[in-house]
Amino acid sequence: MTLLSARGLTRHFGGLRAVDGVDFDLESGRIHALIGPNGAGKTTFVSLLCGRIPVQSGSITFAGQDITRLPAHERVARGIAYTFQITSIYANLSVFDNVALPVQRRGSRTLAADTMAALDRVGLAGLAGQTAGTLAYGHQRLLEIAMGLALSPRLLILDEPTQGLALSEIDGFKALVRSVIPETTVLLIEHNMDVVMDLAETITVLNFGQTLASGSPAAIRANPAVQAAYLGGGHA
Ligand SMILES: Nc1ncnc2c1ncn2[C@@H]1O[C@H](COP(=O)(O)OP(=O)(O)OP(=O)(O)O)[C@@H](O)[C@H]1O
Repeated sequence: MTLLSARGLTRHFGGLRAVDGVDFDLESGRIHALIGPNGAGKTTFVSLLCGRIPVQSGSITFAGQDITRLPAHERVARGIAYTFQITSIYANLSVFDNVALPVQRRGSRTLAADTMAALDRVGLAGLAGQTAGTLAYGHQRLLEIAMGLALSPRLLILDEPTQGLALSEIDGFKALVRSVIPETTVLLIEHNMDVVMDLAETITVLNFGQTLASGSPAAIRANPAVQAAYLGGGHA
């Protein structure tokens, strides 16, 4: 079943075609990775999906309903949670309180237990009492994921979640992502190709604001256009 579809999604910044007529389908219960060279338009694209940036043209359907013009908070209410490269944790609150807020918003009656369960899930239960702003960057990212998961979202969008994580923490992150499906569908922007190839069931490659290819990890790896874009883009 398709959870989210975008058709002709477009966002230009002046003359720069950051996202330029992208068609995209996200299957429910899957892990879908979005990759592409720096500046390809990945963050802009997911910002359009969650409503952080208004769409210029095109449409977005989520769970069968048109959400193209909905404000971001209404998309969250419909089950779209996200984390971005710049974290939006409450730096002066404790780790516990950061997660307690979305747990409360969900209407939980067992606030403390649910909050600790969400923290435990991302491996931060031991740091519950710490002030969030004093966490290492990678742990702030994990805290944001816990905040997102505390909403029990239908879709979780993660923008470069492994950035700042130690190698030893990446296995835990992969296990975490696997543990949320199929209840939560995951859309992942990721530069670490080992993580992408290991986790994703479908990969979409953006380049210059357009879809270069979409398919299974094996098909993407074998795609000559993708290989050329990465060689040209300088990293993979
Ligand atoms: N608010 C903005 N105003 C002007 N240009 C922007 C804005 N946001 C993004 N851009 C430009 O749009 C293009 C796409 O940027 P975007 O951040 O979406 O790419 P990306 O694929 O996520 O890159 P990266 O992998 O480096 O994060 C870039 O050229 C970027 O400089």
